[in-house]
Order: sequence, then C-alpha cells, then structure tokens
Amino acid sequence: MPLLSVNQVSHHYYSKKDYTKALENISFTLEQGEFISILGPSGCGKTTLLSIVAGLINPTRGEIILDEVSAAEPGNKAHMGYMLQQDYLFPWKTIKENIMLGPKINKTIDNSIKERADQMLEEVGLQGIGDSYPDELSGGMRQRAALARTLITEPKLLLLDEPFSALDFQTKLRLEDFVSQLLKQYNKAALLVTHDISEAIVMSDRIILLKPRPGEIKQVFRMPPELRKISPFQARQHPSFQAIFDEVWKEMSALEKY
Ligand SMILES: Nc1ncnc2c1ncn2[C@@H]1O[C@H](COP(=O)(O)OP(=O)(O)OP(=O)(O)O)[C@@H](O)[C@H]1O
Repeated sequence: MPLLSVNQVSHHYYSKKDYTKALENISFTLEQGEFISILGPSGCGKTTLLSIVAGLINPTRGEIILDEVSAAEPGNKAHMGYMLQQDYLFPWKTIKENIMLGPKINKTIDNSIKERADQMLEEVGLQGIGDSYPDELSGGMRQRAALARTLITEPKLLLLDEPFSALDFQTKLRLEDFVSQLLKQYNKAALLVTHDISEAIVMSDRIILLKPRPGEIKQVFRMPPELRKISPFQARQHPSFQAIFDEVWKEMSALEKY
C-alpha cells in the first residue's frame, strides 16, 4: 500500500455570487522514500492541494488515504511535517525551544527530547547555536532550524511549500542538497510545491504538472534515474538535465494559454 493516496480530489472555493474550481479530479500515490514535486503556474491549486493532504482543509470531493499505521490513529497528524516559505520560528523563543515545540504540543517532552533536539541541531549543522534567538541567524540557518523542528517529530511524510524560494540563490542550492541528502538518509517521502522547474527536476523522482482553471493534472514526468543518484547541485550540471528541462518547460509554457 502506498504511503499516501490522493483519490479523485476536487476542491471548489465558494463566494456569495460565484465559485472557483481550484482542483478537479486529482489522483496520484506517493511511496515511502519517494519525492514528488507539484509544479504549475500561479493559481493552479498547488497550495490548496498541499493543505488538503495536510488535513488543513477538507476537499469538496475525493479522499486522502495514508498508510495503515496512520489510518489506525485518526486525527494524529504527527506523521506529517510541514515546511513553508517562511520559517515561522517564534522570535521570543530560542532555537532549541523552537525545535522542541512539536514534542511539547504532543506532550512528549522529556530529557530524551532535549537530547534529540541537540542531535537535530547537529544534524542540520547548527550545533552550538541552540541558545540563540531566530533574529540572530541568517535566512538559510533559520530554514535549517525550521527543518530540525519539522524532523524532530519524525514525520513519515514531509510537505514542503516553496521552502527555498525566499532564500538567495547560493543558500537555496546548498539547502536543496542538504534536504535531499537528509531525506534519502532517512528514507522519507516528500511532496514539494514549487513553480521552479529546475528545483523540481533536481529534487524529485516524479513531477506532477498542474494546469490552472480548474487545477487538473496536465502531465506526470518521471525523472531520469541517473539524476536521482547524485545531489541536486550535481544534477543541475548533468548532461540529462537540459533535455528534461526543455521538455517540462515546453509543457509549462503551453499552460500560459489557460
Ligand atoms: N481561500 C480562498 N478563497 C477563494 N479562492 C481561493 C482561496 N484560496 C485559493 N483560491 C483560488 O483557488 C485557486 C488555486 O489557488 P492556490 O493558492 O491553491 O494556487 P497556487 O498554485 O498555490 O498559487 P500560487 O503559486 O500563486 O501560490 C486560485 O484561483 C485562487 O484564487
């Protein structure tokens, strides 16, 4: 059974006079350890889809099914971690306090969590800065702290909503490598929302291209296996990169007529 099944999901936003078909009949599955990017122009329903998978909004039609362990614990969202464009670190809490927030909310805080927070800090290359406050850190460091806060809850599935888009280009490339390596190491699955074709190519096993009005699946691209064996940074320079970029670019450009 796949880790996640999205079955014939449609979502409409209603106003007093009108309604918007944000998503129409979206179906796909995601396996353990797999990385899927949802790519598409502005307004094609990417964030709506991620919010539905996260359980933040109920779809108008269709269903989201998680693997049997999660299904046995309805309402338990700890198996999913959300990482956003903004890091949403609490400025009045230290980095370590921010990282321990998830376990604290789940009431699982004890000494082992404190040790685990130190471990996570080391894991994301932020050892020794646990007592600093978010505004003392650079953008890239803050996103790594946000990643540590997400990973400490041991999610099976990471939901990434443009987590690199507010960063400068070099930091973005470094963080892509870092996240990709960490996900491979722990065999975690991820769903990334992005409008950056290059990022989708170098991070993903599959890219789902959505078209807008209504948000429907236009095409699914499977990335060349040789790109999955190397880091995102190396994948950007690989000879296979340009051909797949051109293919996705062509399809995405065709969506501009919608
Ligand atoms: N709360 C809302 N109420 C009404 N319409 C909404 C709401 N949220 C989104 N929409 C509409 O639904 C469609 C999909 O929006 P969504 O934000 O999911 O797209 P997106 O692909 O994430 O866009 P972007 O890349 O610009 O963030 C758009 O037409 C948008 O205007």
